[in-house]
Amino acid sequence: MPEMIANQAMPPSDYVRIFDTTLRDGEQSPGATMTSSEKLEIALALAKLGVDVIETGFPAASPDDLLAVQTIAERVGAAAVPGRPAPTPPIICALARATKVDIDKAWEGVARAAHPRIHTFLATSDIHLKHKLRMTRAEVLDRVRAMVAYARDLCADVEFSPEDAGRSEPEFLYQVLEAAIAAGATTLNIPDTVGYTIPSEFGALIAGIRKNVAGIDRAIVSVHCHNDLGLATANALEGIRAGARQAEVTINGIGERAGNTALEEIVMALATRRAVFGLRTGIDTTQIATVSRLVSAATGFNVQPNKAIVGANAFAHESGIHQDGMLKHQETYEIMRPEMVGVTQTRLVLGKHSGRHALRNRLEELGYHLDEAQLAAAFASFKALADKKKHVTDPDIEAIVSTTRAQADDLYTLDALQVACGTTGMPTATVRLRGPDGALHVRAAIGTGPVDAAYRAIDEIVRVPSSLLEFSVHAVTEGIDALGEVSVRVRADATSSKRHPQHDAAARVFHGHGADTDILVASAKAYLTALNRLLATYGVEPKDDAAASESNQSGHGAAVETAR
Ligand SMILES: CC(=O)SCCNC(=O)CCNC(=O)[C@H](O)C(C)(C)COP(=O)(O)OP(=O)(O)OC[C@H]1O[C@@H](n2cnc3c(N)ncnc32)[C@H](O)[C@@H]1OP(=O)(O)O
Ligand SMILES: CC(C)C(=O)C(=O)O
Ligand SMILES: [Mg+2]
Repeated sequence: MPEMIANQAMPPSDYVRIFDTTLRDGEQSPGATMTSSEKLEIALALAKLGVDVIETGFPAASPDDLLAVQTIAERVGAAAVPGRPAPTPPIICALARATKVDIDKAWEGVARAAHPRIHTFLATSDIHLKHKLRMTRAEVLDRVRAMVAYARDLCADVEFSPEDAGRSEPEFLYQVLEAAIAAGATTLNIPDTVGYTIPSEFGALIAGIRKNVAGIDRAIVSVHCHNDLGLATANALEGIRAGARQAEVTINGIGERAGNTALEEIVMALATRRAVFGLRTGIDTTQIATVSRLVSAATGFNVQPNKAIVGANAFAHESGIHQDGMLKHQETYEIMRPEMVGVTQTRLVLGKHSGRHALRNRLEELGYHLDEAQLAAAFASFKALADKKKHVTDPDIEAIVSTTRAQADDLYTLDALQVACGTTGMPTATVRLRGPDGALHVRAAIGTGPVDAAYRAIDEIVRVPSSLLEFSVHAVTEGIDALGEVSVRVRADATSSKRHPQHDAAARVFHGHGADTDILVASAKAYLTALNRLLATYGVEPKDDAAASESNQSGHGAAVETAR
């Protein structure tokens, strides 16, 4: 378990505080509004995750937001949280504009926490001063002094953010930050509010602040980056390298517009590249996947499959060369163990890019041990299926194996099938089978439906006295590209069983099943499998025409016209 250093005024220099703002900036994502009970559940999970600070909301925004902040302050911030890495509750923070009304509301929200924090902000960029606040720089300086001091009278822990710091003139920014420190701010958070900076600039901004702001050592410098250019994590890491010791982040990177720096990315970058950064956090990384799912469910924001750390594909491998490498040594294609972030295991996804090593591995996991010839046949079927389907699932593989195994001893194999059917005309099937002699046999037949037509055409070639007893079809996988599986039961008729009089009635029934994304192909394969089993028992002796006709009548109903 990592050591928690949540509430020390000045943590050790190698400790990066994780300030989670999923419930405040995260909730500012259009459409991400959460209910009070969802917020409480997430706050409990964040505490268990080991975050140092939870920004719970903006109490001046609405009575419900105030209530959610108060509830979290009491339920999560006032006592030790079960499962939290250390028995200290997290700091509970609320945001406020630089106004007395907002600050009073924020205090009303967090006051009952064991470690409350008021976070107040005021923009410092010329664009914001001129067009939004309509204030002069002098007015901004006065307001910061007055409002930080006002907050500090209420609360010992006050964070100040110069909004849009990334586009602010550095000299003015330094003056504002000095004013905030002098008025009692304990954390100075530097937001790249509109995600404008690039990593070198943001790192230089933090370095400049640490060098030029008088009294900076009395406060913790924090980074708060937005992802408008996809640089939020890179910028935050550069800020940390330049001396910031708090990172403001959200789960899954949600937040205003393109979102904030993702908690999981910062924490795992620091942990995985510890040799580069030499820094640590108090996060129990094994909780990351759970909290990610919780936030996704509460906000209704699905995590993109290729999202770093928490995306469904973050520990999944589809291409054969990667899968082969992974089977030989995990570090060939993974820089983190999935268990470190609470993902049960690496997934080798079987698809069109997979190779034999991965297929054999999955087959063995499923309990199938195929010889080389069977594996080669299964691999060919697997590739054919993968060309039609996005993912080849375990049921698909099982269906392939049973078909492959049956096919190994098959006397007749399906070479081609063509069916014409619909609301007009007569269902007609043309079948081409490879026979025991290695030659191709082609027949066409008309039936009551496409399956009946196909079976009649097969009967015309195989010519073994039999009756179809049962036919059933079901989808073995989900979705429109599902693999369909057909099962049939075929009874050997008297003519064939005469050759083996010892067989009782039950032993004269043969089942077969076939799988394919085309249900008619699956039907033909299933029927052939059953007939092949029958032939393997009774031997190959073509029935005479009379028997064939009799069998067709009893087996499939309507009379047959056979096209040759
Ligand atoms: C970068 C960020 O993430 S900032 C945080 C964003 N979060 C939110 O906005 C929380 C939700 N907001 C709300 O519910 C509402 O905007 C409220 C309740 C806060 C304010 O609502 P209203 O009083 O109706 O004001 P409105 O939102 O329309 O305009 C904002 C006002 O605050 C002013 N203001 C903006 N930032 C600050 C600040 N940091 N300190 C003081 N005043 C500010 C604006 O200049 C504007 O003032 P004006 O009315 O004199 O022109
Ligand atoms: C309120 C501040 C910290 C903010 O969210 C931003 O500037 O992006
Ligand atoms: Mg923000």
